[in-house]
Amino acid sequence: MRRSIATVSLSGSLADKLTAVGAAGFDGVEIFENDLLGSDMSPEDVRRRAADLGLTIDLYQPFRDFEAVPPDLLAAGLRRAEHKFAVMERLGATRLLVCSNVSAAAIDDDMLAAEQLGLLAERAAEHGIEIAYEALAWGRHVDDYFHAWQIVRTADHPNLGMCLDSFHILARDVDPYAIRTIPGNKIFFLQLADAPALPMDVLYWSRHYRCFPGQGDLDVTGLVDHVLRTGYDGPLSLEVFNDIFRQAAAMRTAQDAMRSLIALEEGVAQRAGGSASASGALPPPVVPTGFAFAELAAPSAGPVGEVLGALGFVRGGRHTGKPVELWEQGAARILVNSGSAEGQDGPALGAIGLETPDPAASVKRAEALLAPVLPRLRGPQDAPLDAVAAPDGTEVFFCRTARPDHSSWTDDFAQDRSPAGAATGEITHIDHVALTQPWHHFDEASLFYRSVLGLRPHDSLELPDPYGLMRSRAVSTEDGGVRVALNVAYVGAHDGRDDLAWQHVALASADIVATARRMRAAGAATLVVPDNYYDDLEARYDLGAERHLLLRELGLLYDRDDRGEFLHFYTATIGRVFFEIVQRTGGYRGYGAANAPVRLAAQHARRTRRAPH
Ligand SMILES: O=C(O)c1ccc(O)c(O)c1
Ligand SMILES: [Mg+2]
Repeated sequence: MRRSIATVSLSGSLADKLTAVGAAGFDGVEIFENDLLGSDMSPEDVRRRAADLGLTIDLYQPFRDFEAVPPDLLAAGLRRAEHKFAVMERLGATRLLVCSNVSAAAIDDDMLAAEQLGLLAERAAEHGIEIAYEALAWGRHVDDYFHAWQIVRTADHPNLGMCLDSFHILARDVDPYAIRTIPGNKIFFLQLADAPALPMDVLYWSRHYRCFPGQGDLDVTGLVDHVLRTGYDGPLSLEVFNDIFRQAAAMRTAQDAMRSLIALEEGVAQRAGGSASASGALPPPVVPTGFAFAELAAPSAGPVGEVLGALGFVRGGRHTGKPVELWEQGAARILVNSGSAEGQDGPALGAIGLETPDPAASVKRAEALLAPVLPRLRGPQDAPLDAVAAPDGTEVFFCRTARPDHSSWTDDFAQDRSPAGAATGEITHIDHVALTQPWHHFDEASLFYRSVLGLRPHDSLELPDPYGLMRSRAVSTEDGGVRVALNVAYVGAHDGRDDLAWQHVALASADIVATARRMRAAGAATLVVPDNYYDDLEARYDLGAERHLLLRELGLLYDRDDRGEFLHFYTATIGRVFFEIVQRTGGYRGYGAANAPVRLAAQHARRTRRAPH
């Protein structure tokens, strides 16, 4: 299918937007009128620039408040239209979007609307232009697509058809199934946007919170399936009004948009019954099965090693060519890299390794979804690596650790046990990692993990922090083998607060009480949880006096869901990272979000107490 995007979806000047759309590989563009009005490019310039970039101008929009009006307004509307037709001729655009009338002057009369739209279509035909009528979800009298279709059918003019917009249809909760009854040749255009479920006024929701398909909660895939079944063969065109995308770099947003469309087409092909590979070039997702490692970049290995030692890890090896230590316990492996520039401001989580059945296939999938592929060979002696960069810059390595059928990243490490002997602790594996995302890349990141790695997004949460709000969304495999918590802080964002960029690695313990005691015995600092938390916990749950006392004494936090329980605690923060120790029982699926506000406040209090400068 042809792929298009509306200029309103991107930041910058019209010239910047066109460049970004072209660079991302789109076939066409919708010119949003405001972008043209504010541009010093003439319509002819725009036409040439688009052509040079390999783009067709698929739509000019919007033309507002035209239909179902008294005669004087009709005359003014037709006059206005003639001017727009002239601009469109200069642009080389042949399709004009007319959105349903929102003005108080509009009359609730479908026959009148049909008659006047027919008249407009007749005038448009003289210029070789087609009118695509769109029901805005907040239109004065026409606010749903089927109502708009009845008007278009009544007008019965070859130059009048429908513009369907997934947002307006899905936001109103009207049944999209009836789309199938519209003849494909009467659907002139299809606009696509997703949005997070937000109980708010629909106009405000549309103008500020739209996002690319796959980033929100609407079933855009199902809608496209309905539309394609009509025989529609025009472009799939993204039209996203979003406060953040308006500010973010256009090149990057355009690429995010393209990733969304590629993934959407795969979903539509699957919905339609074909296999994804039959439908297009996209290699199927290779779902990771677990964490191979987490890599911390640090100015020196010492402070991280101390915490890991207190948790019962042993240093199992050293990289043969770089200052990287491998710390192990059970299947939990932490690399501490003191040779990377990234860690020079204090430890930071720079990379994660994921176990996958086929690392090369994982990279192929990621590459097809526009993820930057990292060099396979880092050093002449190194085992080849399959890795890509996630949107926040985290390196994602695809691994087969110590399997006979594949080279292993562990081959680059020489055994070097310290303290001597095997790890004796209770930690079994990495439960999850929490990655703080730059605020303008949060939706991009959730789409990346969903489409590239086939992880399932969970609900978005808002967690209060003493100085703001943290938004959090987890993505995970079905069985929880890989869990990633994506966080974004809308907190004093411009105050230069360093805790906004905290990341953490959560380690699963088979006996968290023993692990907490081990930390105490080693004299390692853990996050102090206020007594008030435990008073409240006793009010919320009756866990028996003894257990409540134990939680309080060891500083353990508690949560439960309908399946099981969750116990967790936190180490002190080292640089930009800390460890969380967790124990899940009975299939608990969450991340202890109920305790996040207390954790954030405690971390903040600790930071202000400590800060000497
Ligand atoms: O918000 C609007 O006014 C608006 C304009 C044009 C569109 O295609 C649309 O979906 C919304
Ligand atoms: Mg629209």
